[in-house]
This record gives sequence, structure tokens and C-alpha cells, in this order.
Amino acid sequence: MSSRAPSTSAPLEIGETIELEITGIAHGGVSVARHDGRVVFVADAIPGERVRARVTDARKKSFARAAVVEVLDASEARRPHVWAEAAVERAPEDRAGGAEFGHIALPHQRLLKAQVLADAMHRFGGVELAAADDDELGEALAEFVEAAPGDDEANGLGYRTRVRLHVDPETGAIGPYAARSRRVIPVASLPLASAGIGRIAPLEEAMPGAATVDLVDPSADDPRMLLGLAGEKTRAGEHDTIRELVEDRGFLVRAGGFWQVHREAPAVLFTAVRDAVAELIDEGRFDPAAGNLDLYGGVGLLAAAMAEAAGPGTKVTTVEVDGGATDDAAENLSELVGALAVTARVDRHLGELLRASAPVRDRLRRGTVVLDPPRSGAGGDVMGQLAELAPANVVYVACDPVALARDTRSLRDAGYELTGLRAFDIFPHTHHFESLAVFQRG
Ligand SMILES: C[S@@+](CC[C@H](N)C(=O)[O-])C[C@H]1O[C@@H](n2cnc3c(N)ncnc32)[C@H](O)[C@@H]1O
Repeated sequence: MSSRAPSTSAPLEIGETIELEITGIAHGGVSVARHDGRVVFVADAIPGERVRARVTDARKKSFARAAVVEVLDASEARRPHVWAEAAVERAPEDRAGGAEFGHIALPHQRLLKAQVLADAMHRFGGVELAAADDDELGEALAEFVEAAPGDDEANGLGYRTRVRLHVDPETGAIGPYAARSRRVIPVASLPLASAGIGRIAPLEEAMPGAATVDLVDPSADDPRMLLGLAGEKTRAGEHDTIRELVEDRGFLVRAGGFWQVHREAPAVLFTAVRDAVAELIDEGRFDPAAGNLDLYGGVGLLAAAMAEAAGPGTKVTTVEVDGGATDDAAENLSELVGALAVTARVDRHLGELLRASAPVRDRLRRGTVVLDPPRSGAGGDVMGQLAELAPANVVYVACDPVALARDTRSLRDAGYELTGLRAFDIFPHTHHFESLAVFQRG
């Protein structure tokens, strides 16, 4: 027999306006409140506020969604939104998406991101961030998520070197989607975008027949616009190679391929991985001649960071599913004599390595794996393969804290210890951030 008490929640109607006390932050850029015992995820609020919010989704029994329409008691961290077209003064359905923390002071955004990471690690990873008491934990969390260079001075604006806009199929109008919807919102400006993108963004034009407009502003090339046509299968910019600079190291990248969106993010992550590997070297735990891997390697940025710490002869194989990116990785890593770029799905490649000879398996066991999976994380199957491969160290770069926490649980269950955790605010004014976790085999 079920021991669950019957729900006493009064039904909520979409469009209804309710008053809410905002009690916390959730993963995904929304705050948490309760209404008649039911959880409500609230957009455009800040924990500690009292707001009036319009119900935007009430289909689920367990929770509803709402968006702030009036702030009754404002948080001290509330600021005028950095993007007029995303502000609470607009109707929720007319607010541009992609800057869901733009109404929050930058240091407070970082505190909320640290709370999300700590909560995810506690709930899904079984890891507690250590502190003597709540005050000390609060102070540690406030400093935990590191700012990218220049962001405090620029209030976190003008950093995006990649922006995707969408085309309204009816009118041809161009703009971002509204939050949690596929409605195109025309906007007058893109405050998070770099100046180069600002110059070429066709915000006042119409492009009937196009589906997407990708704007790219490389650090060592001119900005460009890539049009995705409705119904077209090939990805725009698949064959167009551009040049990026990280410190003084050049990288070839496909214009439509993966590259971090924040101007400073490649250098931030390159340095963080280089430093993590340097620490492993100091501890005598890194073997440059071992079977080192850079999984989900893109154009080889993090393999290059590993070699920067351990020397150009470091053996490292970068594994990436996108053949164009691997071609660029081979070129980008060509001066590193120990580096190899392989086009493969990570699970298939690890499957092959698990069938390799005993000496190869031994080299892999002595190795370090850097992995930087997409938002969904590496997942149970790949983590199981990694556990079987049993490398000495794992350096995990993560863009989703919950996926990182789940994969952390898998590694801990396989006998790894989490020995380092950092986080980087490389997506100001959004809820996104990047983490770096270091694990050592026990
Ligand atoms: C977050 S990006 C990281 C890229 C690179 N480490 C960097 O810092 O530029 C993730 C990469 O994983 C690739 N990818 C996604 N799924 C994959 C899979 N199953 N196997 C191999 N690569 C995959 C994507 O094409 C993308 O280049």
C-alpha cells in the first residue's frame, strides 16, 4: 500500500497570478517557491524575494511553473535587467531567452551558481563541500565560482563570440527564442554578444526561408554570419575554417563547429586543465608516457593544455565524433609529437581500448583521462567503461553540474576520490557555468 499522503494542493490554472515567497534556487535558472504545498519553479525571481507570478505551466501534479510579473519585496541583489527585452516589465511570453540571470548582481549570480553546484554534488554525487559552519560555507560559496578575466569590469557584458538567432517562419523576423518556447522575439540589441557580433547582427532585417542565423566572432579572424536554411541537412559553417588564439597558441576551428562561447573561456579552461595536470605531476601521479586520453576533445584544446604542462612529447589521444573537428585537432596538435587525433564515438573507442592487449591496458591504467562531455554528461555506460579502464587520474570538465554530480557518484563508487573542484563563471547573466573536477584512483 502506498504511504503517500493525498495531495491537498488546490489546482492551479495557467494564466492565474499567485503571490509567492521565493525560498531557493534550482538547477536550470529558476527559483523555488511553494504554493499550497506544491513546488513552483519561478522564472525571473531571486531567493529571498516576495513576488506576484503568473502560472505558465500547471500540467504536472508534482510541480508548476510561473514567471514573476511584479516584485513585492525585492532582493538587495536585484538590478535593472541588462537586456530590456528580457525584463519583468514585459509579459512573460514576450521576454527574450538566454539571459535568465540578467536581473541579478554579478557576484550574487556566482553565489547562486555555487549553491546549485553544492546542492547537486550533495544530492547526486554524495559529496559535501566542507566548512566549519553555515557562515563559513556561505563565505566559501560566495567566492567559489571564479570570474573570467575582464567580466567584473564589463559587468559581464560583451563576451559572447557565438550567438544563434532564429527566424520566425511566418514573418522572417530574426531574434532569440523566448525562454522555454520557440517564439522568436525581435530585439534591438544583443548585450551579451561581442562588439564584432553587434556590428554584423541583422536584427532589423527579415530572412524568409532561413531557419537559423549563427553569428561567430573569432579572436583571430573577421566576424561572420552563417545561415541555416529550413529543411537543410548540412550544418552551416561545416567546411569554413576560422582561426582562434588561446594566449599565443593558434587553433583552427570550423566556423559552425564547437568552440567555447565566452571570449576568455578557452584560455580559462586551458589554464585550469594545465594547472590540474601540473599538480598531478608535482604529486608524482602523472605519466607522460602512459595512455593519456582527451575524450570529447573537439579541436584538441585540452590535449594541448595537458601537453603544455607535461611537455610536447606527452602521449595523448584526443577522441571526438565530429570528423571536421578531428581534422582540425590533428593540425592544431601537429607540433606535439606524442599527440594523436581520432574520430570516434567515445563509447566505441573505449570499447576498443577495453579489448586491447595487456601492455596497452597497463599503459592506460597508468594514464590520465581528461573528459569534457556535452551537457548530458558522459553517462552511466561511459563511466562504467572508464571504471573498467581504471586510469590513475580523471580530470572532468563539465558544463552541467547535475550531470557532473551523477558521473562523480559513478567514479566514487568505482573507488576514485574527488581531490579537486573548481567552477568558472564563463556564461554571465545566464544560469550556466563550467566546473572542473579532479579524481584520483584509490
Ligand atoms: C563540450 S565540447 C568539448 C570540446 C573540447 N574539449 C573543447 O574544450 O573545445 C564536447 C565535444 O564532444 C563531442 N561529442 C559529443 N558526443 C560525443 C561522443 N559520443 N563521442 C565523441 N565526441 C562527442 C562534440 O562534438 C563536442 O566537440
